[in-house]
Amino acid sequence: MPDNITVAGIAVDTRHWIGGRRVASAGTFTDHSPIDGSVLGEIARGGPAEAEAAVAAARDAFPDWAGTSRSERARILHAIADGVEKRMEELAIVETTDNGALLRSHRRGVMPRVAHNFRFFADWLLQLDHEDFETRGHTNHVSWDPAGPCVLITPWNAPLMLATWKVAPALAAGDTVVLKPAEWSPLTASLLADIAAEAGLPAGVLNVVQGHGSEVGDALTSHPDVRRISFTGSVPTARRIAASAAANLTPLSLELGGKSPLLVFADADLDLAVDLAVEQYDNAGQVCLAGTRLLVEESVAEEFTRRFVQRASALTQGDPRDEATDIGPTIHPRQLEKIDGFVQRAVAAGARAVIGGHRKDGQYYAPTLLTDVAQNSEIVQEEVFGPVLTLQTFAGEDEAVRLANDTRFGLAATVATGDRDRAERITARLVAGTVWVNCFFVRDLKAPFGGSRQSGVGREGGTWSFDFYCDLKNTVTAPKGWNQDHG
Ligand SMILES: NC(=O)c1ccc[n+]([C@@H]2O[C@H](COP(=O)([O-])OP(=O)(O)OC[C@H]3O[C@@H](n4cnc5c(N)ncnc54)[C@H](O)[C@@H]3O)[C@@H](O)[C@H]2O)c1
Ligand SMILES: O=C/C=C/C=C(\O)C(=O)O
Repeated sequence: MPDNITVAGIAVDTRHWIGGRRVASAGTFTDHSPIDGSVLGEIARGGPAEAEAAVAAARDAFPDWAGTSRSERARILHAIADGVEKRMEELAIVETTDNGALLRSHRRGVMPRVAHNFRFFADWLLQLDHEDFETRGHTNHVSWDPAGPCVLITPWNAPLMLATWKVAPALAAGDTVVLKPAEWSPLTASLLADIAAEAGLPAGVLNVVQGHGSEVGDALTSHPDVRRISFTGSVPTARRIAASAAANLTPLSLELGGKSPLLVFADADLDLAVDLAVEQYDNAGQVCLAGTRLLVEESVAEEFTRRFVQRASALTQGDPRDEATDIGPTIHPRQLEKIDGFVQRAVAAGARAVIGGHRKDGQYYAPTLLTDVAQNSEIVQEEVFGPVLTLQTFAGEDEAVRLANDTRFGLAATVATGDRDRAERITARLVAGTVWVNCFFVRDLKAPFGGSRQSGVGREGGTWSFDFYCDLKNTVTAPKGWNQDHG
C-alpha cells in the first residue's frame, strides 16, 4: 500500500500516527469521495494491535505532557492553530473532497473554527481558576489535574471541526490523546497529525488511529489505561461504547443525535423564520443540531409553506467545490439508501412530499419537505441525517411545547417569535441542550454544549470541557501546623 495519496494535488499520509511515527497496517480500507464516488485511496485499517500501540504511546507520553507548564501547552496549541491557518485552503479542499460538505463553508466557517478550537482552549486554560474559599479558617483550593490518555471518537459530518473540539481541550488539560476519526472521512485527521508535529507537540501526545469502529473501537474503549472517552456519533454506537467503558468505569462524554424542533409562532418575522428553516438543509441535512421538525402555528402555516417552497426551490444542488452550490451530496451510498428508506416509508404511511422526496443522480438527495406526518411516526421520531424536513402545525403554546418535547432526543431547539415574553416562557419549557431564539448555530465555545435525554451524556465547552478532561482536586489547608520558620 502506498504511504501517501494525493487529493487535489495535496499529499495525505494514509497511515496511522502513533508515538510520533507513521505506522502501516497489514489491511486497508478504501476511501471514496462523495462528490462523484471516485476512489481517493487505501487507508490503513487499524485493529486491536494498533489500538494497543496508540494507547501505550499516549500513556508513555502522559507524564511529561502533564508536567508541561500551562503556558507552554497553550503556546503549542496556538502554534497548531497557526499551522491550521497556514494550511487552511488545503484542509478545506481535502475535507470537501473526502466528506462532500461545501468548500465555501470549509473556507469561511469550518476551518477558521478548527483554528479557533485550539486558540480558545489555549486561552481558557490560562485563565482557568476557581476562587479559594474558607471552611472554619481552612482554605479550599480547587485545581484541574491532567487525567491521562483520552480516546476521542468522531463522526464524518464535520470531521476536523468535531475532532478538534475534543482534541484541543484534552491537550490543553494536559491529557494525551488517541483520536479515531470516522472511516468515511479519515483524511484531515492525518493532516492534523502533521500540523501538530510541526507545531512542536511532543511524540505520543496526539495519536491518530484509522479504521472501522467495529474493528478498532472496542480495543480503545475497553482499555484499562484510558482515563476519558469522548464520543460524537449515533445513539446505537454510544450504547456499545458505554457498555465497553463500563468494565473500567471510564468516564464518558457523549454527544449524540437529535430530532430538534424549529418552532415558528404567528408573531415571528416570517422571512427570518423561513431563512432559519431553509438553513436546516445545510451540509445536506447531515448536522446533529439540525431543526428538522418544523412546527408552525396554524394561522401562518400556509403562508410559511408558500415562502419556504419558494426559497427552497431556489437552492442550487451540486458539486460542493462550486461556490454557487448550496447543497452537496450525502456522504455515502449507504447514507443515501437510509435517507431514501425513511422518506419512502413516510410516504407509504401517508406523508406528502411538498418538495423533493427522491434521489438525484449520484449520491445526491433532493431537499425534501414532508407534511401530513403523524407525531408518533418514524419520520417524526427518528433522526434521518439527510436533507429531509417535516412540517406540522400547532395551535397555541401548550401544543407547540408538547410536540417539540415529544421525542427521545433533546439536543437543540430553535424558536422564531417576535414576542420576548413568549420566547422566555417557551425556552423554559423546552428539553434541549441548546435553544436558539430567532437565530441558529450561533456558537460560543464558552457555552455548555451537549444533549439531554438520548442526545447525550454530559456537557463540553469552556470550563465544562476542563471539568470533563481533568481530575478535579480540592486541597484543604489548615491554618495551623506550619513550621514557624517557614511562616
Ligand atoms: N451531538 C453532536 O455534537 C453530534 C455532532 C455530529 C454528529 N452527531 C451524530 O453522529 C451521527 C452520525 O455520525 P456517524 O454515522 O459517523 O456515527 P457512528 O456512531 O456510526 O460513528 C461515529 C464514530 O464511531 C465509530 N464507531 C463505530 N462503532 C464503534 C464501536 N463499536 N466502538 C467505537 N467506535 C465506534 C465510527 O468509526 C466513527 O468514528 C448522527 O447520529 C449525528 O447526530 C452528533
Ligand atoms: O453536526 C453537529 C455539529 C456539532 C457542532 C459542534 O459540536 C460544535 O459547534 O461544537
